[in-house]
Amino acid sequence: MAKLSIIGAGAVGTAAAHWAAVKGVAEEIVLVDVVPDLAKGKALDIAQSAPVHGFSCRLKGTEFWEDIADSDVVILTAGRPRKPGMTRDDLLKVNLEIVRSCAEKVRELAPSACLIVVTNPIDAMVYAAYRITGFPKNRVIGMAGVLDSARYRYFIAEALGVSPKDVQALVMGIHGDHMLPLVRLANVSGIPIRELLPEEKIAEIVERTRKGGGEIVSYLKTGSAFTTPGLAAVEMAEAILRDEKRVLTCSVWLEGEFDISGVFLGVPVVLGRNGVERILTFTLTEEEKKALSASVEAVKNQIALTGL
Ligand SMILES: NC(=O)c1ccc[n+]([C@@H]2O[C@H](COP(=O)([O-])OP(=O)(O)OC[C@H]3O[C@@H](n4cnc5c(N)ncnc54)[C@H](O)[C@@H]3O)[C@@H](O)[C@H]2O)c1
Ligand SMILES: O=C(O)C[C@H](O)C(=O)O
Repeated sequence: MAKLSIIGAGAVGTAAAHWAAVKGVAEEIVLVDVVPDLAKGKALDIAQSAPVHGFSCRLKGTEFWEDIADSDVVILTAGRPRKPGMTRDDLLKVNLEIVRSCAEKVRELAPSACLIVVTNPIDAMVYAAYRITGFPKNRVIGMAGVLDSARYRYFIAEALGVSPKDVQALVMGIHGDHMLPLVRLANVSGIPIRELLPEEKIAEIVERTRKGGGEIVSYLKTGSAFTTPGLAAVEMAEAILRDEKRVLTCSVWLEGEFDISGVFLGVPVVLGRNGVERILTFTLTEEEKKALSASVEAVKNQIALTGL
């Protein structure tokens, strides 16, 4: 019986629990938060949609860490979101301590789990979780590429007036201003977007994708995006729990792939039962390599600030 635990019953954690229940990715879903009764209330609310929607998993909200014991997958969303005027890097110090305490619990109670980290700044927080849990690199995975690629795909579809389902595109690199939405490989049912859109429009979409999180923060004022981030994390969890071998862009530990080492960075990987089963490398152009190296520098600076 598959068990999924979600740490943090805030906006992203609640969305993830909801999507996970609706998609039926695990028989048992646990939502945990340090605030007494918060997760209990959120889980009960989601559970009460079961008769209407028609799902039947067991859903539990709790403040007791023991409830995450023996999870197959843990999604870590605990931590502060940014507000207008802040960068994700501004969250590093406060969220590092939260990630530290949660990762210690995961190490103790769910030592065989695959850990999906969502907390920002993601590429540094997933590094911290990797160091603190001591889990092998295939079982500590950052969520950002699925979200950034979804935004990129959506903006392309919107510009062309076509179904987002038919747009394939990926965003590599850091989850930040230096991310790399790949234009060369973006396509609509196999047709390169450069054949369909003028360069100025493509440049506008790339820039909007890079700033996609900030755009939503500027509208929400009190926090950041949560619906698609929750779904993106669940898509990764589902790929692992169902051993789907999905190809998704995730922030993973690199040891020479794309000539990059010693950082977590968004690259396409195969996700299955063992977590990251393979990193899919391919030849980048000189321009793409340059853009990716800006991501590497930015993540290295973040990692240095963790002191780990
Ligand atoms: N990687 C991404 O693409 C991405 C996308 C969206 C949000 N995020 C990040 O996800 C994080 C959560 O965002 P949110 O909007 O859900 O925030 P939120 O404030 O709504 O929820 C965070 C929750 O974490 C809980 N929490 C704090 N410390 C905890 C601990 N030690 N143990 C358990 N729970 C704890 C809080 O009580 C709160 O309920 C933020 O850091 C945000 O920046 C990342
Ligand atoms: O932008 C944020 O701070 C939240 C998240 O990283 C996002 O991209 O929506």
